Amino acid sequence: MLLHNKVVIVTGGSRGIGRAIAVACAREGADVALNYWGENDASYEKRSAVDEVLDEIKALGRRAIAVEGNVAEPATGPELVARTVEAFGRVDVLASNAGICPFHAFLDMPSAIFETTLAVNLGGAFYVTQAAANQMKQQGDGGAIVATSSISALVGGGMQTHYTPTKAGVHSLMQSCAIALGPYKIRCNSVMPGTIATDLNADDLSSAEKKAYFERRIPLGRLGRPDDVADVVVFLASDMARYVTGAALLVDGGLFVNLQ
Ligand SMILES: NC(=O)C1=CN([C@@H]2O[C@H](COP(=O)(O)OP(=O)(O)OC[C@H]3O[C@@H](n4cnc5c(N)ncnc54)[C@H](O)[C@@H]3O)[C@@H](O)[C@H]2O)C=CC1
Ligand SMILES: C[C@H](O)[C@@H]1OC(=O)[C@H](O)[C@@H]1O
Repeated sequence: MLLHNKVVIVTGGSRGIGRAIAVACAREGADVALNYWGENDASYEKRSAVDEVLDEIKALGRRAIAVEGNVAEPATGPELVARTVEAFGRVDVLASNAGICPFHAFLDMPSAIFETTLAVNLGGAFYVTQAAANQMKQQGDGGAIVATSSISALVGGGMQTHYTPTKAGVHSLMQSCAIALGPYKIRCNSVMPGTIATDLNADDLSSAEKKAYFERRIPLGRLGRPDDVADVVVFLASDMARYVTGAALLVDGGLFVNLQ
């Protein structure tokens, strides 16, 4: 098992890529603390998605807790770490994954959408990484941080002008943290998913034409699945990647390199 008896925190762990990361880590022997936010939307049964992940992890024989909190709030990271230590005694791995992508045109972008996207995606990654790193430093035996950046750190999107800079920022954050935290044996890397079918882009991909367009552009011929990303996160979190820090790994079926 790649993460036997490790303690993993996953932000945005209730759905999509984060949920797959949480379950994949548990399958590899980890106990998991998952963070989530905004599941009280009218279209969701409060906590039902969260309860499902907790049950799935427990069925794998591992322990799991859920901690609600908006990662954009500076206090959420420290609270999440404190609750994890209270439950499991330590933190070995952070998967900083929570993010939003409310598609919107640039010229009339409301400042609130820009500011919220920045605060959740980049601010959230910063504060939670800082809190987890302080705990790992105190433990004294290193750790691994894997952030969910995106192919969008490298290429643009006309309806994502507020989003792509946050993903470039997350990539850059991991690079700088790799330097700042290397002396404490804390490795920092990011994954760059391509187009992964989740709630985040369900509306965008609801058009059969758009979905077919992506499938044509992706050399491996299909959209990504959350577990495609989760398995790479497990690798980067594990000792298999013991000499990997400051790296970013595209998980996109070849989409990025496909010019024509
Ligand atoms: N779906 C895709 O094609 C891609 C997604 N990504 C990134 O992957 C990450 C996860 O995305 P998906 O799984 O697709 O999204 P999703 O919408 O399926 O899940 C989002 C998760 O984040 C949580 N969340 C949302 N706002 C939060 C906040 N303020 N504080 C704490 N938790 C919050 C939700 O509770 C949920 O667990 C995001 O950072 C996204 O930018 C990157 C590249 C591609
Ligand atoms: C939400 C998008 O469909 C998704 O998120 C990203 O980061 C990439 O831009 C993907 O296409």
